[in-house]
Amino acid sequence: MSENAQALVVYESMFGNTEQVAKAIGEGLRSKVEAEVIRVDRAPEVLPDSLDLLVVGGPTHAFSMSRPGTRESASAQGTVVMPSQVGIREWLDRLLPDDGTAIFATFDTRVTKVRKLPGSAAKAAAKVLRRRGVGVVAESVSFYVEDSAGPLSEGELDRARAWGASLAARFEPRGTGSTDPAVQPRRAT
Ligand SMILES: Cc1cc2nc3c(=O)[nH]c(=O)nc-3n(C[C@H](O)[C@H](O)[C@H](O)COP(=O)(O)O)c2cc1C
Repeated sequence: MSENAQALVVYESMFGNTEQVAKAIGEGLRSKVEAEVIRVDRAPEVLPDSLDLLVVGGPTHAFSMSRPGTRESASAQGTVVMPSQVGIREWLDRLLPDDGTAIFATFDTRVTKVRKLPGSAAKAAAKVLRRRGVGVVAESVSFYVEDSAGPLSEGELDRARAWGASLAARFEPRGTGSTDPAVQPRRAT
């Protein structure tokens, strides 16, 4: 078995900005844990037994997670990087209530001009996870784009890498450090 904690980043992205953020989070995570980054339409519906951290993210559409209609609307606006059938909302709906994953974190992308408005896909995803009574839902973070199709605002990829690294820092290599179950890889034997 691997010595390191295992993380999975599942993302949705229409115009490619959230995809870039997800990959940067993955880079940050890999400073301390093993991390895979998977697009939501290719993500497993049953999470691997060995998973310690699940990070889920997508674009904010209509103040929340996207829906089929908002993804179709995005597809009508320009070139998109994934099909519109499945988003993180639908994927989270199918997750088992307690799959044993220790920690969850959510992120989204939003337009910087309206950052004072409350709607956030990350917060909506965290709410779903909390309601399902899964493990610890750690954080929800927004990353910003200049306009609907992008680009990402300056410094956001660095911030995403740093956030990934900060999530990874909660995990000690197996068999060392903290005995707090919230920061230990779940399956240490
Ligand atoms: C149908 C639709 C609705 C949107 N609603 C919001 C919104 O409520 N708040 C916001 O900040 N951005 C909104 N946006 C902008 C998206 O957040 C932006 O397109 C997204 O962050 C870009 O990420 P992506 O390239 O990964 O798709 C919306 C975009 C679309 C297409």
